[in-house]
Amino acid sequence: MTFLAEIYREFTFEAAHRLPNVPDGHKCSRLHGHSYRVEVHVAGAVGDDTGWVQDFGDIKAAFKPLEDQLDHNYLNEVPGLENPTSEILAKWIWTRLANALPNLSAIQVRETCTSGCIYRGDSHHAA
Ligand SMILES: Nc1nc2c(c(=O)[nH]1)N=C([C@H](O)[C@H](O)COP(=O)(O)OP(=O)(O)OP(=O)(O)O)CN2
Repeated sequence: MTFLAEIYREFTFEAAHRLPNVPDGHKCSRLHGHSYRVEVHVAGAVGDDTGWVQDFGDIKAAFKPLEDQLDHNYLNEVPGLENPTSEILAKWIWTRLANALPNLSAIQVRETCTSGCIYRGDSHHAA
């Protein structure tokens, strides 16, 4: 019997950034780095024959070009990431994966062990 599920694949990358629009004296205006953790979520029906929503390998392949742009780079120099908050990074990733992963359901970006952002697309409004 068909059922629905949401799968995810986690990626990690190291990168430096600074936040250019924070108030004077804010610690995040200074250059610093993070071990970023990104979860890419895809939701849909579990195929009767495959037993999966989508191959995790498809998510890995779709994310690879983005990982190449982000890993060990200065995010502020990446086009579209001039103000690289978690929120803007999550949307940046979503925009670049949406064509390859039509059932994309969420991007989670963790900047630290305790801080991050979940973006589910512009049609999904936070309460
Ligand atoms: N909404 C957002 N707030 C902040 C972001 C962000 O991307 N979106 N980013 C930062 C900084 O990059 C900061 O490095 C991470 O935030 P913070 O949780 O304050 O990190 P710390 O580990 O330094 O936290 P402490 O518990 O104070 O040590 C800031 N805000």
